[in-house]
Amino acid sequence: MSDDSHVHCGTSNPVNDSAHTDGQPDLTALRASIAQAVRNVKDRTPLAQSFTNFVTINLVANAQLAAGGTAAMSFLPDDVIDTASISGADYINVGTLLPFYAEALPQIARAFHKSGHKWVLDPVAAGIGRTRTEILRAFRAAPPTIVRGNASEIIALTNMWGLAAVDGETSRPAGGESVDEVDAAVEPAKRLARFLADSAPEGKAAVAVSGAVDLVTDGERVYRLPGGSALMAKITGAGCSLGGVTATYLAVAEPLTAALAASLLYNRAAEVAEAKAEGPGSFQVHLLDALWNLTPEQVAASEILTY
Ligand SMILES: Nc1ncnc2c1ncn2[C@@H]1O[C@H](COP(=O)(O)OP(=O)(O)O)[C@@H](O)[C@H]1O
Ligand SMILES: Cc1ncsc1CCOP(=O)(O)O
Ligand SMILES: [Mg+2]
Repeated sequence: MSDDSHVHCGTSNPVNDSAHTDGQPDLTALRASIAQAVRNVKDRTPLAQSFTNFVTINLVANAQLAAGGTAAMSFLPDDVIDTASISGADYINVGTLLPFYAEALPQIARAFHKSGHKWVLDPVAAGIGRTRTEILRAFRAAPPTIVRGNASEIIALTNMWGLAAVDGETSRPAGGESVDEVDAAVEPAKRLARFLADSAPEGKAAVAVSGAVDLVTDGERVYRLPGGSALMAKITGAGCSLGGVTATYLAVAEPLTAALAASLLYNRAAEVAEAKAEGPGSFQVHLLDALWNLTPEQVAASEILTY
């Protein structure tokens, strides 16, 4: 195990774990399920298949492998649909689109919906472009199990699916970068998660909003996950690979646990990597090493805020 002196975790969190006596929930069971998810991935090397963008496809695969999973990338609907029978969960990322995706992606989503196959959507740059909007709108009828994106993407998707509050929250990212704070996406994320859960075969879903402090919700409970590193924004694919690793955990765990485990693993790994890196290049190398070296206990002991 590498030096983890910069990892913000311990055996307990005094603010939250002892606080259930004065109104905060007891996170013991949740931490146990997070640790189990991290352990299960390391023990079982589950396959999570990806249909993802060309820019970051290599980092997505390497991050899934470093977390302990197995990767398979494809852009052929028949390939993706067939492989779903042996893939624990799938990952779809709309970062770089080609014209044929407008037919292929909704076809794949419908097949997943029909078979009850779990999948994670990263709605990269949601709100930008006619083809992307057409594809993301089509997913409403065959929704993912988890949506993972930055705040602007979550707000834009919620809007696009007609789930915004009466006044509507309108936003769209600058390219793939968020122009909104994570807190602006709390209510959209909750509404989106409830919609996903209502569509899910087992009634369970989650939304993960990334940023300086990440947010994960199942539509009822909201968890804030502090930490990580600002250097994450200086490598391409931090968010995309987080989506891929979320699918890896979804292969072995229920959606809320999977989303929490992946986001916490990323925050801890980013802290380890920042302490060792000399810049973005070595940061990415150390990030992959830390994804590999962090233990289930270290991930599960992370700070989790429930207010
Ligand atoms: N300022 C920051 N401080 C700490 N962690 C960050 C920061 N910005 C992004 N991250 C982390 O980087 C990863 C990707 O998040 P983000 O940059 O929001 O995604 P995207 O690249 O899709 O916009 C997440 O693990 C998130 O916690
Ligand atoms: C730069 C870029 N352009 C299209 S997709 C993509 C990667 C976005 O990756 P992330 O959202 O993880 O930073
Ligand atoms: Mg992104």
